[in-house]
Amino acid sequence: MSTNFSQRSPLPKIKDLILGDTVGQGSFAFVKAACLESNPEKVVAVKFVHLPTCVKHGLSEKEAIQEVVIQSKCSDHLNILKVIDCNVTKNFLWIAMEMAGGGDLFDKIEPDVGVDTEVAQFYFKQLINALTYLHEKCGIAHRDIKPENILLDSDGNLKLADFGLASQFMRKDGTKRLSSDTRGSLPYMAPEILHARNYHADCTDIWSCGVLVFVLLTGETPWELPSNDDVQFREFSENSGNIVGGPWSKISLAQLNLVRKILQPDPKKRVTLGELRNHVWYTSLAPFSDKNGRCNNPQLLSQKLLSKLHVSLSDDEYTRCIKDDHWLRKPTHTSTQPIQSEIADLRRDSFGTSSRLATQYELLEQSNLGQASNSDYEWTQQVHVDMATQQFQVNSTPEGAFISTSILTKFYSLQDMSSILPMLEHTLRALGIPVKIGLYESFLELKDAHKLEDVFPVTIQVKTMDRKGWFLSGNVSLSKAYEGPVVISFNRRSGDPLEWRRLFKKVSLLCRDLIYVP
Ligand SMILES: Nc1ncnc2c1ncn2[C@@H]1O[C@H](COP(=O)(O)OP(=O)(O)OP(=O)(O)O)[C@@H](O)[C@H]1O
Repeated sequence: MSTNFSQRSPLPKIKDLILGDTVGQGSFAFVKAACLESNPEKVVAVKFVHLPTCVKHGLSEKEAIQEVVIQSKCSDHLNILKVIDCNVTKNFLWIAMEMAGGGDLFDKIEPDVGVDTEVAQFYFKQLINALTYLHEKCGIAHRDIKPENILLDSDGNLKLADFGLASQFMRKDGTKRLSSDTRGSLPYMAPEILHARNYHADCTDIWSCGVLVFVLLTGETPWELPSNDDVQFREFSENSGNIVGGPWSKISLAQLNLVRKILQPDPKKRVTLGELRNHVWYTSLAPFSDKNGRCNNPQLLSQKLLSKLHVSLSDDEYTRCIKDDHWLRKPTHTSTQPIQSEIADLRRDSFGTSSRLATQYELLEQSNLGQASNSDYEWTQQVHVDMATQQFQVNSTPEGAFISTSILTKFYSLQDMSSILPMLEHTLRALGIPVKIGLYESFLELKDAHKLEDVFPVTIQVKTMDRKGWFLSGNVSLSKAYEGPVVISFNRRSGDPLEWRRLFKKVSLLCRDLIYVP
């Protein structure tokens, strides 16, 4: 799969829009910030879906376009990512959308811990609002509800995205069409999708919503697939949902009751959206939300989000990590995607597609530090208010943090590349990730070849298996932040985001001497 679609095919020009920095990348597409020529204050996001890559992976152009058509039909709700315009050019389908200035929800879930209960309740309520609109007003089922498909706006409001699997289940005459295909992401998939001849797609969204609540409350999925072949699912169904051990023990009784009503394997007995809207978890309000469920205190929400995100760099944790061979254990499941055998080298990322550094400038604006004249002062202040820096601090009371598109799986380093690259190389290899020997030498060669003092950003591709044996891929991008530190960001491309953060935490701990912690 191409690292930089734009390196292969030049980007189309879009009338009235000025393209800016890249804010995200997926398997088939990358997303850039853009502003209106007539009004530079108006920022939108433009997704460039690389059609040849879609076709190469079995997704026809028509299917790619269908996704936008269906999303445009239901773009009139606070909690659904709005499509503004779209068009098809030679190699790209571009989609101008509202900018989700708060980044990805998955990035803010602490593995094995989850998010603060009030935050979970807030997103549960917003998701139910999105589904109510989608099912009851538009007759559309999303069919792929999971944290990877949920973005946040800059106030922290939920934006349901990625309508690639969505379908119209309601006919114009109000009757329901049954589905029979096997679509979705296994851990979030309702059991009837695997086991019944046909099923109601809207009911399967409710099930996925239950799994999502479980993930928000515990930081792990309840099972890998909803089938008796899966030990956890079998235990759950044999006990009619009455299990209390393992991750279930992290859920309080009140929410356990709700999760069990949603995760009802028999779709006829599963709670309905109407019933969910009467549940106390829906009717009560989080302290940072107004009566319609919209966030009215982003500062408090970001503090609550950050309160659960922590990367320990302690000696105890370090020793435990060195002894733990989880990543090298034999997988229990086999991924459908084979691991590619190539060994990752260091590459120059001339389009900056993997770096989200630019969004750091939001920090400057939002923290009102723009007038500082001393550049050292500037970067330290900016780095200090970054949620990513704060997650390394012990006993920190998060202050001044805010929700931004900038990812949290990153750290800053004041060390030289001659220290950073060998340590990263050693750590990645120790975790079983194939990396070419001599990354620092490659860096020097790149500098020579480009006859440039500064070849940033550079990236290292990461392809590995997580501890459950599923394929996990992304890159580690190294950029120079302002005039100060190097920022090392871990950008997930595919695989379980919780596992990606686990990998990031492990690399951070093993490279703890590199990390700048104020
Ligand atoms: N409207 C938006 N505003 C801000 N960031 C966005 C927006 N849409 C997408 N992104 C960012 O871009 C990333 C990739 O986008 P997306 O997941 O839609 O790509 P994709 O190729 O369709 O993904 P997949 O790999 O799931 O098929 C997202 O994870 C998110 O970080």
